[in-house]
Amino acid sequence: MVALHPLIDNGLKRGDPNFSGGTLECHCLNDRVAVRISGNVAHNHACGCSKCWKPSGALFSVVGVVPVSNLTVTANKQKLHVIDPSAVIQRNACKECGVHMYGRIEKDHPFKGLDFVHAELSSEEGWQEPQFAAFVSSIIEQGFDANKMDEVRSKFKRVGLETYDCLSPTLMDLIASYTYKAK
Ligand SMILES: N[C@@H](CCC(=O)N[C@@H](CSCO)C(=O)NCC(=O)O)C(=O)O
Ligand SMILES: [Zn+2]
Ligand SMILES: [Zn+2]
Repeated sequence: MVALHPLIDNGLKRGDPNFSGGTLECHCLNDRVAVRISGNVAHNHACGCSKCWKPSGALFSVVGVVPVSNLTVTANKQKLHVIDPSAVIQRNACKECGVHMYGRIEKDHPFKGLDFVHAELSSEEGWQEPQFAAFVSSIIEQGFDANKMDEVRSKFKRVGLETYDCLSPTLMDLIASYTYKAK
């Protein structure tokens, strides 16, 4: 049985529409980086791409977005560094434990103004549950056996998540509209 992600493998736990936010913490034993988020995440999704942080043993990351203005680093900011300055999403990770605390878009982009975060780094409950699975085929690029993709996609379907090899139609339409307007 494939392990997709701990928040998905045993079925989804619905989030709380009135959830007011929480604090993300890195995995260091001491001096953890802390990031306060006010409000919930949106467009929360499983992501199979090679760039998003995944908990150990998971094939997928779970990542959502929050407005930049809803995010504040509240402890040990000095431990953060941008892991790949050439990427669209500037992932700020803890230098010690490697956990990605937030990914910010600095260049012109349809998602500029939003930060990518992993709500599972917080102990509070009520975060929006994953809405879809994105970049599913990308796990093959990381060594996953292409012959087992039916198992992966049907496991997502069983918990009620649609699978895509890019982002969801809503997000892809936003990107395409931005591209058209920019011409
Ligand atoms: N096959 C590639 C895909 C990487 C990719 O394009 N990832 C998406 C989704 S990340 C969260 O949804 C993306 O937008 N990346 C921009 C960035 O990471 O800067 C792979 O697996 O690497
Ligand atoms: Zn850390
Ligand atoms: Zn990703």
